[in-house]
Amino acid sequence: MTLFSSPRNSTARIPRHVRVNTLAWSTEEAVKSLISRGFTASDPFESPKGFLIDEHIPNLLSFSPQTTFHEDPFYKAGKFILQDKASCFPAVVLAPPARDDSFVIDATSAPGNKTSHLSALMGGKGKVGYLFAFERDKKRFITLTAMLSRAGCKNVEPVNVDFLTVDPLDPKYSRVTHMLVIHHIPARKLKFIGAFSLLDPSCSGSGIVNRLDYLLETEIEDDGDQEDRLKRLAAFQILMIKHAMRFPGVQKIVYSTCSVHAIENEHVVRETLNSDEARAAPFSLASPKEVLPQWPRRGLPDELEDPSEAL
Ligand SMILES: C[S@@+](CC[C@H](N)C(=O)[O-])C[C@H]1O[C@@H](n2cnc3c(N)ncnc32)[C@H](O)[C@@H]1O
Repeated sequence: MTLFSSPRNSTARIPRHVRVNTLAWSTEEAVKSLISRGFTASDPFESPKGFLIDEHIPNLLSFSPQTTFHEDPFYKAGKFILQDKASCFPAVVLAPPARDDSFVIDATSAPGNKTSHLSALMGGKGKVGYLFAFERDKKRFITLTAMLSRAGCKNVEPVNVDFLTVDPLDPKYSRVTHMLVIHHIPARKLKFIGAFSLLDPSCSGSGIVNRLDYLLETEIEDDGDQEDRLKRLAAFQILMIKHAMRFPGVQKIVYSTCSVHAIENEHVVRETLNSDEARAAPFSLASPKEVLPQWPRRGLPDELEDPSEAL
């Protein structure tokens, strides 16, 4: 029996994904508990009680789409995080080291699924790094702090601030080496010679197939012309990435979106890589060999400056 495989017909139907919060327990413990509750290690599309361990994302389980977890005791206790597979890629790609000297910025954090994922990747083995979680919206900041507390994230400092107003030369952030700039689905790693940071800014949300872990932002729900709206969002995303590139210690930036529009994805990456900020650092696009080599797709070849980057 193998637990590590994709459910059959996974392109046609989307399973319910649940990430095991390794700050609370191990995947092995979670699997044992699920089996003791009548779940079986089998294809969730064949059996409503079946579940599998995902083959690409460590500690991610897939269940039948009918399985609900909102009343589940493991979810309520923060042991399970309801998080789509697509939304798990950015933290795995950023992969900050689980060391005391690891400093990370999650530039756009609420509701905090990726923040708690990063926290688990950094601290799950008893080692801790330090993670600054920025969120500019007051209400969403409250959700973020509640979520981080339920997940037991001890190495995170949530900050209610607009990332664009944070001074890259502030000594407090001088040790940051990794950044996440988020926007969800197609996770792209930009190699910024410096620190770790995650960038997940506001996007059109056009690629969201399962709203389980996503809170829609009112700011992107306007009725304006679609093309203008996408242009505005792309301009904002470019600002965010270029700002991330100005932090002197940053070595690696992950930018991801929940959009299917090239204008918010490939075009943003292309423009930021051609910027003065990218040249000054310097930053370049990480190759598929460095980022999820087992994942076959890299963007839309026709939308890339160099179509071979898609291979
Ligand atoms: C797509 S959501 C992030 C989802 C989050 N990373 C997660 O996985 O749970 C984008 C968030 O970024 C926040 N945001 C947008 N622009 C920001 C800025 N300039 N500084 C800080 N937060 C910002 C929004 O309020 C929103 O909560």
